[in-house]
Amino acid sequence: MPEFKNKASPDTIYQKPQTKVDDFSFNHQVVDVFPDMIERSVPGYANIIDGVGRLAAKFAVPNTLIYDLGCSLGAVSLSIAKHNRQPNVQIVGVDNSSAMVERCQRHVDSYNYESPISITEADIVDFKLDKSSVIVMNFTLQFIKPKFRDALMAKLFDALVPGGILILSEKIKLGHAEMDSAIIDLHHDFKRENGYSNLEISQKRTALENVMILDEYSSHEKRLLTIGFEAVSIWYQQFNFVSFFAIKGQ
Ligand SMILES: C[S@@+](CC[C@H](N)C(=O)[O-])C[C@H]1O[C@@H](n2cnc3c(N)ncnc32)[C@H](O)[C@@H]1O
Ligand SMILES: O=C(O)C(=O)C[C@]1(C(=O)O)C=C[C@@H](O)C=C1
Repeated sequence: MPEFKNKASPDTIYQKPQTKVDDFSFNHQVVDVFPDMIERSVPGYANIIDGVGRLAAKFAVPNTLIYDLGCSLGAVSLSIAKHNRQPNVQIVGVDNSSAMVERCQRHVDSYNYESPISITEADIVDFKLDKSSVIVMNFTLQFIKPKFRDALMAKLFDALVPGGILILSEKIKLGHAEMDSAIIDLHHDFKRENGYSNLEISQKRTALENVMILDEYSSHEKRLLTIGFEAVSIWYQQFNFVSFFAIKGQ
C-alpha cells in the first residue's frame, strides 16, 4: 500500500461524549484523520488496497481508463498506479467531498508513477464514464442512497469493455440476526484492539446509522448478475468487510 507521506493525525473525533451525534460526513475534520480512521476501522484495509492494485493490473487494457470511484485520499488509485504494467492507462479518481479531493490531489502529486492519475470532484451518481477496463468502488457504494444503486451499477457495466471488471469492497450485513450480531461483535473487538473505546465505537455507529446503508452479499451478487455481469466472486473477506469482483463477458 502506498504510504501516506504526511503522518496521519490520530482519529479522536468520537472520544468525548457528544450531546447530539451528527450524521457522519467526509468533511475537513474526517479528512485530517482519515488514514488512521480507516486503518483502525476496516479489517484488512491495507491488504485490500494492495490486492485491488494487483487485481486491476491483471485486467487493465491499453487505451482505457481505470476508475477509482469514491477515491478519498487516493489509496486505491496509487496502488493501481504502482502495480500497473500496461501502457496508455489513465487512472481517474472521483469523489464528491471537496475536502477529500483537495487533500487527495496533494497526495497524488507527491508520487511519480508512470500511469497518470487525475482527480475530479463530482457526484458519481450523475458522473459520465468513458470506456474503462477496471472500475473500483472501495467502501463507497454503502454511502450511495439505495434507490440509486441499481442504476449506478448498470452505468458502470455499460462503461466497461468486454472482459472488464468491477471491484467492489463493502461492509455487509448478514441475513441471519444471530450470525450478524456475532460478526459485528468481532468487528467491535477489532476496533477495541486498535484503541477505540466503547464510547467511540457507539458514537461512530450512531453517526453512520443514516448515511451508511448496508446490503447483504447475496443482494450485491444478485444485482450484478441481473445487470448482466457474467460472474461475481469474493476475493477477500474479514468479518463483515468483503471485497468482490464482477466480470463483463467478452
Ligand atoms: C469510505 S470512503 C472510501 C475509501 C477509499 N476508497 C479508500 O479506499 O481509501 C467513501 C468515499 O466516498 C465518497 N462518496 C460518498 N458518496 C459519494 C458520491 N455520491 N459521489 C462521489 N463520492 C462519494 C466520500 O466522500 C468518501 O471519500
Ligand atoms: O463500520 C465502521 O465503523 C467504519 O468505520 C466503517 C467505515 C467504512 O467501512 O467505510 C466507515 C466510515 C469511515 O470512512 C471508515 C470506515
